[in-house]
Amino acid sequence: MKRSPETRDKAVDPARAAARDTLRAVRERDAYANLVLPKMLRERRITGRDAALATELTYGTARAQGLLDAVIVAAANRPVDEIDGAVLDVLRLGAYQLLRTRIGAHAAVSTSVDLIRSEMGMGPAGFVNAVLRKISQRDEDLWVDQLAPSIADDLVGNLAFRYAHPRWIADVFADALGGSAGQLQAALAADDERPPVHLVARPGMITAEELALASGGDVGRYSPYCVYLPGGDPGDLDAVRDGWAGVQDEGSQLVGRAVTVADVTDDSGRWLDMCAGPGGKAALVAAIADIDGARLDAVEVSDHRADLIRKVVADLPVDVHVADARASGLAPGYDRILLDAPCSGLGSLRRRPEARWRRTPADVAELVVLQRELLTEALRLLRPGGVVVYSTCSPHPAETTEVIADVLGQHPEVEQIDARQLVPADHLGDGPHVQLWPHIHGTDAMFLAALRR
Ligand SMILES: C[S@@+](CC[C@H](N)C(=O)[O-])C[C@H]1O[C@@H](n2cnc3c(N)ncnc32)[C@H](O)[C@@H]1O
Repeated sequence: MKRSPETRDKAVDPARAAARDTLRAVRERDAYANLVLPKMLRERRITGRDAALATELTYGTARAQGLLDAVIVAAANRPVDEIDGAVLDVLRLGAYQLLRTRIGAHAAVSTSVDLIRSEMGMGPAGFVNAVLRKISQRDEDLWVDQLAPSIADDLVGNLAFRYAHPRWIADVFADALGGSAGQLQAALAADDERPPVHLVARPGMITAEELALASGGDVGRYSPYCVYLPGGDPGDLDAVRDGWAGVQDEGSQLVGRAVTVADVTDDSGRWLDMCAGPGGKAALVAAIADIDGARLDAVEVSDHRADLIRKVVADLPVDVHVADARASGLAPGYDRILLDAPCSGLGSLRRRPEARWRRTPADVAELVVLQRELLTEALRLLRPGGVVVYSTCSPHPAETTEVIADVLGQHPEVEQIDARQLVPADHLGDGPHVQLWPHIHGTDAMFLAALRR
């Protein structure tokens, strides 16, 4: 029997309790860990080292779920769907600590047992104790050697297991990387790590050097606006609170910048961001538009996300339109269009801990249709000589190169230009598109292609 929160043992560790409750929200109501946890930490006044521990345990457990479940199934000798959900959350949390942290086995097991005993009593606590003790008898490598497909028979399956990715996503990465096993291993390993926080210094408001000084960070490798934050809560920085800076992956910054630096003769200053919510790229593009004397139309289909854009572009030359970008009613003739298309997000899995276990190949099939329709409309809205930058935070060829090839095939008047000229980074491959990678560039796996009419 589950006890109510009021009757729970007050002695349970608050950091682990927050991690458990977040994992439960993710499992039961499809919540997003990175939205639930920060709010919970604030409400429960969990700060400092406890907050850091709760964050590490929650995101790490969510990211590694498939690997942890395979180990739990082997140790418990029963399938996951025969384990009570609340017990499973605590087993995952305990297994993560045992396999992937330096927390001692005794602490990992006893705090997990406390968590479950306070809610569900002695019986389930005994089960958790037995399973976690069994897991603690081997380290991660030994479990992987025992449970993963063999390297000789199924290299991709082995790497997918080892770096906690669903098999189909490892196949997509392998495909996008052109079949190199070394590259695949590096990509999956980088995607399995806690990602660094990147800040964007919005041009005309603060420079990257000033932001680096104010935040104790380092200026980015590629984006002239990027700062790598070494730690701490970005929301504590004055520059972020004042809207001069924001949290934004360096790859996203490079995409936003690319649309502003493409060669467009006689730019009349009509710029469009077709899928703008929540406004990260719109804020960067609009800050540059402000300097260049241009104006940005930002289209977004969701009311809530349009509100988020309005907040982040206040005081910048932007008109926000709530509309389906395939039929927005805006007049053609844009000089520059950013189409940051809705996508599977397979390129930013490291920043969305549970996402890899939720996505399915069917999501991709649906999105591809929308992406083609949006790109077709982008070309209709573009003036001759203007440039569309098409981007996704996904390296999935179906969402990237295949969308471009398909739409180009239907528009002989459109040429693909070399996007490498628009991105100040190295290791950009053969072009004409750009595919960034966490293991090569330290960015999310953003894709961009540039088309001119
Ligand atoms: C990848 S996100 C854009 C991220 C954004 N550019 C940023 O940097 O913050 C895609 C956005 O497109 C929106 N969207 C989806 N379908 C749309 C449509 N048909 N028309 C306009 N926006 C759409 C989604 O709601 C989502 O906010």
